[in-house]
Amino acid sequence: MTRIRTTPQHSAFQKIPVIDIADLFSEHVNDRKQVAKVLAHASREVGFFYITGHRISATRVDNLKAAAKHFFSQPLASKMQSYIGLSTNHSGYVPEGEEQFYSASQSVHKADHKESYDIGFELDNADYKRPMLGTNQWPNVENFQANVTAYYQDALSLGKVLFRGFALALGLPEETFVKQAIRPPSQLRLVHYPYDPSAQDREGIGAHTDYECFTLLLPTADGLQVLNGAGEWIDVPYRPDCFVVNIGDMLEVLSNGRFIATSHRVRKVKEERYSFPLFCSLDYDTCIEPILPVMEGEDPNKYSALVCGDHLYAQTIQTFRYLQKRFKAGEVSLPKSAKAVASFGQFKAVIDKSSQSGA
Ligand SMILES: O=C(O)CCC(=O)C(=O)O
Ligand SMILES: [Fe+2]
Repeated sequence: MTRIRTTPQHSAFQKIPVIDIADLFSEHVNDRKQVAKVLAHASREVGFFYITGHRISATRVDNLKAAAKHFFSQPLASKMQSYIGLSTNHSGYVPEGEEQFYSASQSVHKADHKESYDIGFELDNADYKRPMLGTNQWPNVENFQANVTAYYQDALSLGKVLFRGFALALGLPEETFVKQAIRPPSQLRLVHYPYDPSAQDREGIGAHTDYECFTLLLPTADGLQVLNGAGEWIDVPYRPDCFVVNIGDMLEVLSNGRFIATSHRVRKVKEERYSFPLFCSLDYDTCIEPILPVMEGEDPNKYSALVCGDHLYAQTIQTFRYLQKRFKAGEVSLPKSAKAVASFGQFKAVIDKSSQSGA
């Protein structure tokens, strides 16, 4: 079996740090900078951390979980009334098998045992049409739209606080990223892993990095694992008081590899599980390229520039069946700056190596 490669940059951490971000809300910049220092350290060494002090209320979280439970408990035919393939902004129900992850270690596309409901940044603006932005599709389930929207807005606001923190962590002006996140194609997914009596875990299955700048994840159970610098899978146990934050592809590029998109996966377990990632992106047209001065010894050409939304959309076309169908029918096309799936993070080395050897 192909070994899963890791970046030597990450340490052989055995657990995920917990960061209290309460002072990112402080009016004193020095307080905010103190937290940013801790963020910088965790982003370099681990790429994953828990946060406390986030100010998202328990009611928001409880209502979101209740909305998800209610929706997924319906018969398949009811859920399919809001099938994602009926939308024009990539919103709606994603049935099992619709999404196919690329398994870098096995060079094949694989489907997970999971279903989800995806929504994006709500935008009804005829002058600004971009893939993945528009009016969300909503199911006919009581309070679903209100509760999911309320959570989305709170989580997006927290995302802005974190964007400011990451800017400080990279020594950049604090508003650098939020200025470019006015109407971002940031997706919230309500993910449901149904009870699966035949679940069998295998090393490396479902491992991936996230595409965006970072992910603000609300898990509800154990199961998440991240890859450390020594190639070991480290558990991220569920902590009811915390969110989990992880670095994605775009922050890796923007930081010229000082922060790395960390590979992670969900261990296959029989138990039912829910999780709610918000993938925090910059605006669709933002050019993603290293923005820090290149330091001595660093490769200035390590990352080529890409258009934020095009990258996201290209990855999405390559992993969702309904978009592949539209692609084959000539109804959608891959953006010019499209990259192959799994081109970042710890899997980059695997891809580069296999393309060099012609494998
Ligand atoms: O279910 C989880 O805890 C994580 C899900 C995840 O990594 C993803 O959706 O990108
Ligand atoms: Fe992920």
